[in-house]
Amino acid sequence: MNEYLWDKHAPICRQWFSDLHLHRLEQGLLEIRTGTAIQRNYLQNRCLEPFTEAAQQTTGQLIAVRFVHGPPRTIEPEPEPEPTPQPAVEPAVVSLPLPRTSTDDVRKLAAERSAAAREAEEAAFAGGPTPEQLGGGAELDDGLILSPDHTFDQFVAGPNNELALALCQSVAEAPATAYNPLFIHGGVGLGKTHLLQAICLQILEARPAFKIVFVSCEKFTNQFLECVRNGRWAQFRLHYREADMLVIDDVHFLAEKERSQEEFFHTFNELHGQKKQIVLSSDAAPSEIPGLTDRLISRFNWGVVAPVGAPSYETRIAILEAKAELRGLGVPRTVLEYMARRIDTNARELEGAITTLQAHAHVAKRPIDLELARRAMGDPNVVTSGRVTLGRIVDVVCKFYSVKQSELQSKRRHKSIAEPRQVCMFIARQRTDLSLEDIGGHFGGRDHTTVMHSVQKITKKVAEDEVFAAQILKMTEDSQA
Ligand SMILES: Nc1ncnc2c1ncn2[C@@H]1O[C@H](COP(=O)(O)OP(=O)(O)OP(=O)(O)O)[C@@H](O)[C@H]1O
Repeated sequence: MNEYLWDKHAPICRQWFSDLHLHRLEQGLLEIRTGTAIQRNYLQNRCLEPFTEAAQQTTGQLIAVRFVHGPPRTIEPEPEPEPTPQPAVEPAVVSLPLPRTSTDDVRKLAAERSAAAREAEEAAFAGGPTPEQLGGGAELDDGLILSPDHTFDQFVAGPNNELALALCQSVAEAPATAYNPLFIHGGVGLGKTHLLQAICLQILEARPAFKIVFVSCEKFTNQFLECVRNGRWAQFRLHYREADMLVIDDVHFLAEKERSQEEFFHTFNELHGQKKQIVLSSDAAPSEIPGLTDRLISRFNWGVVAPVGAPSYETRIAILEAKAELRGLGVPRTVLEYMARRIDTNARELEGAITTLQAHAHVAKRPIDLELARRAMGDPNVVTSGRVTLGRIVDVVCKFYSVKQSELQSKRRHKSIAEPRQVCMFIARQRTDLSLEDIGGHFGGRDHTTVMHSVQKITKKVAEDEVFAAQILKMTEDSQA
């Protein structure tokens, strides 16, 4: 099955997949045992589809897959207890690093977002939007999803993040002693979520029963509004205030949301008063988050505030090397240097580039060298087989998503239309010389900030979803055929 996965889903294979064991196949259910409970949660939530597909292809049967962790369970005879069974972790809240806008450029959108945020909050208090409008179900879910890749070991240290890394390690070693709250801030893709997850992974390794509530601020806000509408205040409060550690990602999402800030303020005070650890991340320092109340700013500054900045050239090479190694990919030093020179923004883009490179090598069935890397990165010096035009990109993308060009140029914002439109903008930005305004103009007169936002959104998805990355690669290649 591993071979099947590698062949069909090469980019999603991680080295730690080799820790997995086929536990049993009974009555159409294939159980796969994971090394840790964290892996179980991650695989069950993020990788079920390719595994199910692989199981069905390999066996030729309609099989369901489930990931399990803990001592083997059998009916007869009674199982021998394992020497040192690892208790299964059942923490409380799902952690989904949700897409968002957050670079300096995108801050231009802040004013629009602020108004929208206030409107959404007001509407919710007035009994307005549905859970879908609030960004999806606001259930208080109970599965902590941490990526097993996001450990301290996998985090590359550099002058840009040394302080933040050291503080996170201190918190992981002894929560709620020295740095409380810990506030990490910096631009997109610089490793804030990675650091937050690394804290959780280290604590859970030593103390599996430690109750961590880790949630994106968007989710906190949506859950809060949903609970307000449904009169489930008590459940909401209990859920957050019973945590041993509260980790909130992207806390700048509180900007301009008065009532969510008020609720967060009380949650903060309650937990801090009980000497529970609080860890926060944001795209800006507390005093730079627009519309944040003074009392929250002062609470956030109470412990320690640490920035993460853009990686230096040497750090970029080290990040590329680490990401390649994680995928079991041998990348020559000259290629790493070339890529580190081409990409000077953030680690997410570096990771996305490694994914793209891997997909190119897989499709071309050849080893990675400078020539392949140049192609993968759309180097203008590489002669491609045809000129890329916006019209050609739109044709290819419309065909892939089965949508019409007129729909992409319409005002429709439904995901089925918005995503292909964003993909067109992403490919156009990468493979043509058109300006942001030119590209936006083609899609119903959208402005340059919309194009920038689209490019960032697709960049983020490419880095996080390798199957999607391979699809983008295919569409990009088809656009220049
Ligand atoms: N120093 C680093 N070493 C290794 N990987 C890194 C580093 N910094 C970031 N990454 C990787 O880059 C990707 C993006 O990082 P992460 O999601 O933590 O960024 P972020 O700062 O939270 O971004 P955003 O603000 O957009 O949510 C992740 O896969 C992460 O593992």
